[in-house]
Amino acid sequence: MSNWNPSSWRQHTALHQPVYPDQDALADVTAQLKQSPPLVFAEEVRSLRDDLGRVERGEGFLLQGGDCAESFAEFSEQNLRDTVKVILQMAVTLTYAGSCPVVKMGRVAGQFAKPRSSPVETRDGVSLPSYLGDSINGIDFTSASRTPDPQRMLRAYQQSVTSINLLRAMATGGFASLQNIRAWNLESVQATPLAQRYGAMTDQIHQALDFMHACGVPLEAFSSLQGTALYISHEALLLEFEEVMAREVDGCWYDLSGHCLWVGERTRQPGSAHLEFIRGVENPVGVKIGPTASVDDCLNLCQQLNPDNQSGKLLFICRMGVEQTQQVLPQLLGSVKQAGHKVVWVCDPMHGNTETASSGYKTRNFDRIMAELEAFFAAHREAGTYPGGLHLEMTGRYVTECTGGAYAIREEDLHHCYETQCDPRLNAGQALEIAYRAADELRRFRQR
Ligand SMILES: O=C[C@H](O)[C@H](O)COP(=O)(O)O
Ligand SMILES: C=C(OP(=O)(O)O)C(=O)O
Ligand SMILES: [Mn+2]
Repeated sequence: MSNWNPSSWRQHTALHQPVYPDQDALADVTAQLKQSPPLVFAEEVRSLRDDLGRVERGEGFLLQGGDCAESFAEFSEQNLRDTVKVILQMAVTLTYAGSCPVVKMGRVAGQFAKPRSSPVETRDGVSLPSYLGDSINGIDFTSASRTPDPQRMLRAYQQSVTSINLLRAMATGGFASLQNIRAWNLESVQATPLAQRYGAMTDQIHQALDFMHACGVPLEAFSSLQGTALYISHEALLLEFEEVMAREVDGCWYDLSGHCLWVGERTRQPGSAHLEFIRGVENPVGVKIGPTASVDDCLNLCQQLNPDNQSGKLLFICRMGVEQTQQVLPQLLGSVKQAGHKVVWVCDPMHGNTETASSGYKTRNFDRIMAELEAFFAAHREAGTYPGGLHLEMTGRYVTECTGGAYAIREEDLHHCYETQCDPRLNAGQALEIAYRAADELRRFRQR
């Protein structure tokens, strides 16, 4: 990679970076992190590249989901387990209906830094720096809490280590075995019509497994039935952190803070420090594609981030809102296809559909989310390209942050359990419902 090194981003404009008042403390923390083991391994990153290559060729589907912002306060085994359960349920639903393998990826074990619309927050006439994510400052509205503190990077790193330990155990230690499918049920979804539909599907899968077993097929010999890969990803926003997690393996650089990193809508401008950083790593990398993205933007990103046009290397995560997805996306898809660039196209139907409820809560409506997802599939039908995946802000718990869905959450219900640190997440029931609808779309698409 020409003229690149882990700190070459420093020659470019880096937006949305904290200003640390104590530079010595920052240097001390980054030196400690540089000595610390990586969170993931280069071999795993290469496996993900292969898996995403299959997705790019239309032989699989990506499911990427988790919190908008992970937090120190919400960290618990139960929360992590519930998130994994709902991801497994969603993935098996998509696999079953779409008859294709699903690559599972959490927005987890590193999703701690947030770009904000405004650098300051004002309450009752008092203005303080905005909350920028738990790896940077605290959410409490005090001057001390809102001051960027580099020690938080160490805590985020430690929490990520603990998280990935549990995720690996759940993915490969028996829990994710297909024969265990009923154990993935979540209490919070039991009371919805979805539970019946999920129950019927799990019965059919069990029958199929029993039948194969009776025929003498040694199910325990198939590792893909006994466990799964569960990859981790986050927005590569806090470049001080990402730089020290970049490691050289066999002559190539990897950002080993996660398997996959993406650059957000607010930091993908041409020549940005964030694009400079991720262009040099071997990981699969994503870029958010918002409503103002042009054909030239997309073509330039392909050239810069995937100059060798490798399969499974570059993800475009589209988050345009319903109307722009209908009006603009087909042209982007067609132009990238015509130029011959290999891209995994992913739909993030959350970020283009954020609105403020009359009560002041930031929310998203289930029907709008679904409409963007449908428009995404329609755009690919029109352009003759492949809808490769789904990117969701979601949790395994019953929260009331997005309106609509199976529980018909109304604006006046939002206050019951509104716990997000940043953007509104789908709760487990809403996430599963989206998976069912996406599975229907995927099946229709793949049966054409
Ligand atoms: O997650 C995405 C952004 O960080 C988030 O939507 C910004 O939220 P804000 O508009 O409240 O700053
Ligand atoms: C910051 C995010 O999104 P975007 O860059 O698309 O606004 C996010 O994924 O939380
Ligand atoms: Mn978000």
